[in-house]
Amino acid sequence: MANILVIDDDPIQCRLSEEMLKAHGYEPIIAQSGAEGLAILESQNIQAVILDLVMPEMDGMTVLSEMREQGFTMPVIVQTAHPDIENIVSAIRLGATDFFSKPISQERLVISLQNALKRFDLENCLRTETHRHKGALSFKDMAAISPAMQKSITHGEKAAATQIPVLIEGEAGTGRDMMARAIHHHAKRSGKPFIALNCSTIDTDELDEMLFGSLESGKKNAFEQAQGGTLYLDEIGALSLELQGKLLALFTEKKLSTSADDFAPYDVRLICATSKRLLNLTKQKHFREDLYYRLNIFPIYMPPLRDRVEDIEALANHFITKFSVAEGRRIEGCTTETIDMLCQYEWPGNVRQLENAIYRAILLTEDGRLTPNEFPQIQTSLQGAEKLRAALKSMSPQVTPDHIDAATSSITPLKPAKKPAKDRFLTEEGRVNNLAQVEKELIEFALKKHNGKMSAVARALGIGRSTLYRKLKEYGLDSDQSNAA
Ligand SMILES: Nc1ncnc2c1ncn2[C@@H]1O[C@H](COP(=O)(O)OP(=O)(O)OP(=O)(O)O)[C@@H](O)[C@H]1O
Repeated sequence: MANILVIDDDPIQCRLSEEMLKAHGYEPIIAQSGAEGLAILESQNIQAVILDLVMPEMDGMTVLSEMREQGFTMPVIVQTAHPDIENIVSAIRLGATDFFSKPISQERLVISLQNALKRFDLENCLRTETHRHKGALSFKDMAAISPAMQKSITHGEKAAATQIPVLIEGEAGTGRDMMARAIHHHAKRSGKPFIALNCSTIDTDELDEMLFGSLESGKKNAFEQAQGGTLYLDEIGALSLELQGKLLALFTEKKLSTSADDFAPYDVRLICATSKRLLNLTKQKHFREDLYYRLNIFPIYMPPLRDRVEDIEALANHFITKFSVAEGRRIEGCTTETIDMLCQYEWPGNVRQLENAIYRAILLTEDGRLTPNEFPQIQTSLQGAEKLRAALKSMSPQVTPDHIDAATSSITPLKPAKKPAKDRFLTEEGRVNNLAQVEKELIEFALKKHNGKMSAVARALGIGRSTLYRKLKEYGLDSDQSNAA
């Protein structure tokens, strides 16, 4: 469900837009001044803006230029009661998508919004795919709405500003490769080679030759190929102890034995990824501790998709746009029921599995919206998981992940049954509780039940995410949620 920000000082117009947006399945967020609108853009994930031009203090044109200056590129539909050609031209120059004079036909506004969102999705998808082909994937190409992924991206940006080795921890399919490429692209080494090798899929002798070269082959080894750029070693935990020794020697000597039987200083930034926690491998003596400390200077954790359901809709839309363009199909998106189902699934194969599921669904469906029927495997698996959950009732509750080996298991056990709760409608003295207190307790209960996952909480309570955030603030519950995934 797209979040649409309405910035307008007229409360009646706000109310009209709010109702129209709700009726068409959008999540309206209202700001009654330019400053409030800009603050919401900073703190919430907004897909499009409906902006009034004539407002006291900060007018719409100033808001629009401020938005562009701050790098907000989402579509903006401008409306005003006093249209004049100069204003229209200036707004269009600042990238306004469409222009309406009041009173506005709500039907036309909805069509304009739908088109603007579709075009924006397409532009984003085209940009990402162009970047991918040019080998210039950036952090902006990563769909990341959840606080957990935004944290990983912030870490990625910090890593890109340095030259130190990076260790990306995360399950397969979480986007580790994408993260490594984005770090390379944003670092000084951008434009230089990015060489990727997977240590778990290449046998040891071949990997030895690819990494460190051999005189017989005369081919450039991976370090030589990556000279000046980045070498990305996926599944570094699978490297044999012998090759770990060679890698460590390279770190120590800072010199590279080249294919020409010579030694040359190397200038390669190393980014490694692992789906197993390396510290555990060192304890089991499968990974050299000295090498571990060389590699684990800047760790970045990529959370599994099941721990960031907020990203599922954005990722699904991204893949729908990508594959419908590739297949020449007209797919509008997913039904709400489908998104709910996708959010319930555990995604053991993470984003890659979601990408494949969407591709398959696009091949199965007639044009229109994807329904749960286009995801038969997910449907079957969800039914099976229900049964398993019932059987796992007695298991201990899950923990919050700090590292990949502590991420939630793919089958979430039910929490042990609790004692019956006290009557929430009565105070200790037996008087009827006031409404706000009951609402606060219900929100606290839902937050606990859904482990602070905002989309799930909002859905369970039957309210929009913006309403939920407002209520959290109102009841002083927002500070507790800063770590919520
Ligand atoms: N945040 C994201 N936004 C858009 N696409 C993503 C995102 N994360 C992953 N993908 C896509 O999902 C697929 C898997 O991502 P990626 O290859 O980076 O994962 P990985 O962790 O390296 O796993 P693997 O080793 O299986 O490739 C790729 O097609 C990638 O483009």
